[in-house]
Amino acid sequence: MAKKKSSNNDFIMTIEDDDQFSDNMEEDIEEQQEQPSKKSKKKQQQQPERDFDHQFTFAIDGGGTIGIAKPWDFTAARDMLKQRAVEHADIDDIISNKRKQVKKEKKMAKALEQAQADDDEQPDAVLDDEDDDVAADGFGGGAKDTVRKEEENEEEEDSDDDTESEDDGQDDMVRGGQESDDDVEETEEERQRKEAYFAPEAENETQEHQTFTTMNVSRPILKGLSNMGFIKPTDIQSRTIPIALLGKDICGGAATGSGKTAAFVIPILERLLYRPRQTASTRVLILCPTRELAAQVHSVASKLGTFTDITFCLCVGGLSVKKQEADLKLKPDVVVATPGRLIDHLRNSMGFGLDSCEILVMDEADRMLEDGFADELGEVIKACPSSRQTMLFSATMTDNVDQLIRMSLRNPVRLFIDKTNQAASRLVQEFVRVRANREGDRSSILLALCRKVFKHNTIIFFQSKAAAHQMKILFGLVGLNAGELHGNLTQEQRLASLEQFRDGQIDYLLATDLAARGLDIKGIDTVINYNMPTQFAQYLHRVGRTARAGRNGRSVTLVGEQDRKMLKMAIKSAEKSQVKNRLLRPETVQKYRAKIDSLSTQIKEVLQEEKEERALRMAEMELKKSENMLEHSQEIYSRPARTWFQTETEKKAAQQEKKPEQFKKKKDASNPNEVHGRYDGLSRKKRRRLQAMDEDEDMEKDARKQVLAAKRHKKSTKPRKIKA
Ligand SMILES: Nc1ncnc2c1ncn2[C@@H]1O[C@H](COP(=O)(O)OP(=O)(O)OP(=O)(O)O)[C@@H](O)[C@H]1O
Repeated sequence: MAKKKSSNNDFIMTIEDDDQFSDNMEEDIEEQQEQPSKKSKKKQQQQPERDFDHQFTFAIDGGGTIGIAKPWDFTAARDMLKQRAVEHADIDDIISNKRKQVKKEKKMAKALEQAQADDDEQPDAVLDDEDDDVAADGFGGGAKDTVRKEEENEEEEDSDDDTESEDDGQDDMVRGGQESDDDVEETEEERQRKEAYFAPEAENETQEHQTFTTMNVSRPILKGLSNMGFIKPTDIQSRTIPIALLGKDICGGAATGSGKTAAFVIPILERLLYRPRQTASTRVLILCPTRELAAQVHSVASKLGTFTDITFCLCVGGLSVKKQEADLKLKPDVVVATPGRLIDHLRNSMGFGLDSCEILVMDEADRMLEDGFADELGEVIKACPSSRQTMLFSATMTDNVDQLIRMSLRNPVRLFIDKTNQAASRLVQEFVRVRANREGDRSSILLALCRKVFKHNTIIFFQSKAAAHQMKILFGLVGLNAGELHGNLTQEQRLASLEQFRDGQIDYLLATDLAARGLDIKGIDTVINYNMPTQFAQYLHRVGRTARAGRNGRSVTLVGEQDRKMLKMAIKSAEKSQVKNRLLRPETVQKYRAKIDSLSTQIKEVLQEEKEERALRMAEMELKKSENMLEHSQEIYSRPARTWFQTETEKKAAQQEKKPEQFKKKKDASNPNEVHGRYDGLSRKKRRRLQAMDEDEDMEKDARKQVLAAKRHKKSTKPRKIKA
């Protein structure tokens, strides 16, 4: 067995800078990373010593021991979930029914063939769950000659199986049209500006701390740390905590999974232990770019603060505003929020403000400084006192003075651990070449990788919500256990997917960049990039979902011709021995393409059924809403109207304004009288909501008219009083 493994290793090769993807490379698929079967995995989970992490070793990049307690959960978020109005058939039900149907058809076809006694004919492999033939068809076998022959006969690309429409570009976090990060030489002028802006280098230096005890951390927090299994501080923690305790502004950068969350949470808790307790007030605000990340940070902070009297509140979109309003009224010490919902509360929740905010933290700060968040951030900063302490953190932290000035930092201390813009040291980065004329093979490559090599604990990133969803259907139809995570799901579905993935109930999480930053899911072995992201920082965050806290991990990226620049950056920033080229045999890819082609009708049918189901659900929801409006109209209309910082249209207009001239949407010059409709420029979701509200209002008016008409009618039929 061991021998076999070592021979397979030969097929994974280190990419040299000058030999990337040479054209005559043989193609095969590597099996060395055989993952444990589900059965043995389950068995392992049942063993009492599961709490011990046998993989653990101290890493140079600051990994420590892994906590015994579950590091985080969605308890707070789940408590705030809104009631779902109407139950509906799940996409999993639709896929499962379709799968049963396909299996039945396949069985019938087989029976028919047998009846015809056509022994030589191979049955069409529509669904092949066991997939034994994949193993037999030469994964890992020497395929040099065959490949060469095949390459000579290579047919013209047929991209008809390319079901992945990557062009909707609607993702919350997917941004187009931006320049990819590049090595930009720092000018002397910029260097001098930085010198003047940041605190002197001498202030960055702190004594080396081997334990938390030497850092003046109080007992209740030490207890919280030990409860989480944190014994030794990671590098970013031992550098940050002493400086943050002094109240200085910090601009911190360290690799993904190196413990930045605790690096800012510990000094916050420590400082809060000494707060005056006469009157409650919100003293700390932690901002995160996504709801799930905020929920995670909230959970980690609450767990670290278990043995203190510090109170926490989670304020993110998608969860009940009312519950959050009630929590904010109690003036929690720490608020963890996403910017949009926080501003909503600042504007509309009576009595909530940030006047007493003493510490502002921005997790994934470089993301928050980008367009889309910048205006909201300005609004939040305006609401905080200027005397506050500000701390910014990210694995791809910028030290660009122009960007940081917007945060009104005061002489921040720059704490960058090792080289920034580098992946975790224990990450093996693999790349699979997708030739220019074979872009349509991406799905087949992915399916081959997942069926044969990466069988569990794998997160797969897609460029669009539609692509992630279509892959979910395809995975379901071939019997792969997958969940999705993107902005088209309800908050409840988003939380459920993450929990199922965390608990090993699903093997694959099909996600957009919504899950790229900050999420810390223990045990992710592999990250697959279906597409190379357009920004290098984004690549680092995605692959950073694995190889965390001193663990090993692997990323596999499908690289097209257009991604050469990004590939070069990845290779340049990594240790040579950590970069590999993964090869797949063309016949394997072809086999999976045939499989996908054979399922194209079923995929369309599932999508159609889902569409019909959604339409039905919408109709039911609207009916329910109208009933509610009629029943509770007085109460609804008596509520004070909520105000918004920016409507979706204003937000878009602001973004448009900031775009370079060539990317701006042009007005139709031939039509000077162009008039904007009420729903113009709104997202589909907003438009539907607005339309529904308008319809509700119309119905309400109609109902009122009817009541008035009935009253008038009653009055007119009353016998008139007889005058005396
Ligand atoms: N001192 C420590 N000892 C052991 N484990 C730790 C320690 N500090 C943090 N960890 C663990 O390391 C993992 C990564 O931590 P965290 O999520 O804070 O990383 P991060 O640097 O914020 O990553 P990202 O850049 O992806 O957001 C978590 O599972 C956390 O529990």
